Amino acid sequence: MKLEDLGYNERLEKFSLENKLIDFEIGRVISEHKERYIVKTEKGEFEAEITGNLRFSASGREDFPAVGDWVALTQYDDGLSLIHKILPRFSVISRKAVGQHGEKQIIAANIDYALLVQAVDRDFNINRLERYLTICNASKVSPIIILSKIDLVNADRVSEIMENIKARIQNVSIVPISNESLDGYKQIRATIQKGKTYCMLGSSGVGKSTLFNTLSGKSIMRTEPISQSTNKGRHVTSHRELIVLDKGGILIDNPGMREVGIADSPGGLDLTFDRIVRLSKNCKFKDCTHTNEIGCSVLEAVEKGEIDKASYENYVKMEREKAHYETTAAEKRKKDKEFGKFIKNYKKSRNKNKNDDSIG
Ligand SMILES: Nc1nc2c(ncn2[C@@H]2O[C@H](COP(=O)(O)OP(=O)(O)OP(=O)(O)O)[C@@H](O)[C@H]2O)c(=O)[nH]1
Ligand SMILES: [Zn+2]
Repeated sequence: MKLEDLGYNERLEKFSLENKLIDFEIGRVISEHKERYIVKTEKGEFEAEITGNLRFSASGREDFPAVGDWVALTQYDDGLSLIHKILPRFSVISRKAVGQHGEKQIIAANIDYALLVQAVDRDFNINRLERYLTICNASKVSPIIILSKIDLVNADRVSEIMENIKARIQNVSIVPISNESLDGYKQIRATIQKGKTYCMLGSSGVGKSTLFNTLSGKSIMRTEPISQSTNKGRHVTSHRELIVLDKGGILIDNPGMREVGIADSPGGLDLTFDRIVRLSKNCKFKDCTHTNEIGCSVLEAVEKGEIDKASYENYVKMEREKAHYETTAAEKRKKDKEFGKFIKNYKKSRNKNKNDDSIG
């Protein structure tokens, strides 16, 4: 296996040369579990941890490796490797971390396309689709909508759903598939390009694992043990989250996301709801919230039926969430800063006391 097969390119090679990473092994993180990483290199798969240095210089979760990252590592005889550096990411998919205020969590790095998987059964929900789309648009990742489980409904229902999506979401391709009958697989295989990295986003149970396994042609992929022994002699079983398909596309599986929070996603909402954003330029008030103002162009368009009401409501809801996230993130930064100042002052006064003592 060559690094190029995993998506390595000239930009990364240039960076490696410029930063004298030539003495390190370069690899791609294919899975992560509790700060243990499986890294795939030209020599095989290695279990790795990060160096203390990388840990202490990290200012947040974003500074830790994520699935899809390119890293520089050193290998040791006892089977464990150390990650020294994360190469610059060209895209990052993140979401608001569950349960933590204002923290961002990286779902995957260096992704070209996201397959937004939604089942056409009872769970189908365009609001959720717009949510994933917003995450893509904020992450510089191109979306492709995959409608799964089409074997569970009739063809008319599939057409209806496709029309409903198109009324709200333009310029995104939609591929209807069934993991049972394998309808649509030809189209999806044709969609996946060599050297590009794809990840799957979608709620639990929509069929991501089944799609992943069927595309990879191996049914036991996810539960296959990766490393039989570690330096501590423990058995490690890990999910394999990145695979290279026959035609050369790279596919990353992601854990189901029950809650898709809108992390600070600059431009994400604006791109997803570009029609609403364009209209809002004509609102009477600059700070219009498009909820009850007089002279609001957005509300007028909704009333006239020019904008889908459900889509509008979803937009307002996500804008509110984003504002809330931004406030909590700003508060967190302020607190961190104050704490930093406190420590600095504490050290200063301690040093001063020490010096005073030695003088006295
Ligand atoms: N009828 C039908 N069932 C499917 C299809 N795809 C998946 N399933 C079934 O749906 C269930 C969930 O599928 P998974 O592939 O595990 O779903 P997932 O998205 O990976 O779920 P998480 O791992 O929880 O994120 C399984 O019982 C599958 O057999 C499909 O196209 N048609
Ligand atoms: Zn308005």
